[in-house]
Amino acid sequence: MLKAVILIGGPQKGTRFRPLSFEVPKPLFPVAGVPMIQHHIEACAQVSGMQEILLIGFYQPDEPLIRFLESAQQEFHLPIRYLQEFAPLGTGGGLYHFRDQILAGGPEAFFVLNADVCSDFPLGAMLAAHRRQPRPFLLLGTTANRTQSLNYGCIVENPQTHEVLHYVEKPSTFVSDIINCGIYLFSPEALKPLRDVFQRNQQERQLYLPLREDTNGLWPGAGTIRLEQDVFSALAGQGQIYVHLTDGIWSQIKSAGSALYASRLYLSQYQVTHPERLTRPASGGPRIRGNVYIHPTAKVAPTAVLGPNVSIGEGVTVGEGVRLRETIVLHGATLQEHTCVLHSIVGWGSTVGRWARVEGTPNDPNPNDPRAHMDSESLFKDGKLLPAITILGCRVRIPAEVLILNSIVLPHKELSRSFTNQIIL
Ligand SMILES: Nc1nc2c(ncn2[C@@H]2O[C@H](COP(=O)(O)OP(=O)(O)O[C@H]3O[C@H](CO)[C@@H](O)[C@H](O)[C@@H]3O)[C@@H](O)[C@H]2O)c(=O)[nH]1
Repeated sequence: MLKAVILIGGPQKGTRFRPLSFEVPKPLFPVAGVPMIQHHIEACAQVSGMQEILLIGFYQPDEPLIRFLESAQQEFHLPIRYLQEFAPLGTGGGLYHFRDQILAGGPEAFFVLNADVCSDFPLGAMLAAHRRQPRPFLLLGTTANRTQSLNYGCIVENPQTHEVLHYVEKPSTFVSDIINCGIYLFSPEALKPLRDVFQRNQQERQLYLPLREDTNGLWPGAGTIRLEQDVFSALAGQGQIYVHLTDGIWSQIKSAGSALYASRLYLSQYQVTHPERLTRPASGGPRIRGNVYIHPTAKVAPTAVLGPNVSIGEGVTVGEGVRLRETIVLHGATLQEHTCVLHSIVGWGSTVGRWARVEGTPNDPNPNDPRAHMDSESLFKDGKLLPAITILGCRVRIPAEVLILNSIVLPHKELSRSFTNQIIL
């Protein structure tokens, strides 16, 4: 019997996702037409023997989360429960705090998945590797180029045995081009080292807390465990941690720009996994270029031209002659006739007036470097907004015949003219 835990974090972690995270928790943001973590749940549900999926985070269990859990349980015929941490406990603290729930029923092993990654989740292959040689910790690893590897957990392996010999979280100089994907398979013994860290933290807290600064913004001593530093770095080279390498699709989803890129990866994967989710060109329907998802309730005019990499949400209206490329349109938005929207995200219930052009600048990984990933973008450089995708927050109104370029428009704004390279507050 197997279980899976998805680490969904909490509200203050989604800052690079603003203004989109104002409306729904980041893990529920639609990527390729379905909530980000539905991709994780689908992958887990396909593993035979999967008994339960636990979401661990520090979000208040609000209505969208509850509704998502109910519909996912029905769809996947699996118990899917949300366990709320009393405070941010780090990537390992929640696993230890909820250990009884995770181990209830005696699972042979459990997957642990970061919510903010996009992947083809090779869980079956990881399980096969685990069954060949059970170990407490199996990490999924992929390659990155030297510069970008510094943004991730870096793994030095023994190439014959795949034992992790050395692990450094986000090093300041090059350590290895194998990076941690944030996708793990743990055996029940993995909780023992977590208990050791917990106990050590408690002792240290009693001794040193009055002297120590909390540098992480986490509540110190309250069971905070950083899986990466406290466990992987500490246990590397002791025969407990192994890496399973993949060359399948993988990307982090930290910002709106990376959600658009992840959407492209998942849409291309749908060719194999969910062909029914891709819109096929049909006579009398809109012109479709490449991979496009259209929610069944959306109304799309037959003269619209969509794709590649377009996802259209529930109840969206797309008028005559609209052109959409590399864009996510969220539910209830209206794109009036002849609008052109490229490299953008159009927020819930927004309206783009006739002949308006909404355009962003993509920040995709270097296509000539097979090991390149999305750069972890910062919005500003030298006090200036960097060109990036355009994001319209929810219920924004763009008038007819204007240009909105490389801009972020906060929710409920009613614009009256064109804007370029601006955050419109
Ligand atoms: N439940 C819970 N989840 C958390 C907490 N803190 C973070 N998470 C979740 O844990 C995941 C990792 O979060 P970060 O702390 O933001 O780490 P990171 O910068 O994404 O780096 C991690 O992932 C990389 C791969 O994407 C790894 O390369 C890296 O080593 C590390 O594991 C995210 O899904 C986040 O929601 C917490 O206190 N509680």
